[in-house]
Amino acid sequence: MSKEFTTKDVGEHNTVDKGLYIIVDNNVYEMSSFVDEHPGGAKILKRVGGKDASKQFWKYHNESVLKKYSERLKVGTLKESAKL
Ligand code: HEM
Repeated sequence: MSKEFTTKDVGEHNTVDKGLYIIVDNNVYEMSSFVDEHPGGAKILKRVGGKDASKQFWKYHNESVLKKYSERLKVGTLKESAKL
């Protein structure tokens, strides 16, 4: 079952130790298990921990990346009210 997060929940997960959440579009990904294997590097991912990284994501990747990694990394979606 998919969990729903507020932007506050996501913001509190901004380090690998606490869980490194990022938002891409309406979805929340937990990146801590992936930072060390990210082809774009760990540093860039750590910088966007806890934040909406949609703009950066779409600059460097396409839909196929999400298709490949969603099952492993996606932990839920943003709550409707959190998007306002
Ligand atoms: C769900 C989150 C993400 C996943 C699964 C992911 C995965 C990947 C993968 C597989 C690549 C290799 C290139 C490709 O296959 O397209 C890549 C490259 C890259 N990623 Fe990510 N990434 C994520 C988020 C991000 C974010 C948020 C940023 C920036 C803040 C970022 C920056 C980069 C950069 C700079 C590259 C290298 C592009 C290049 O060499 O041309 N990634 N990423």
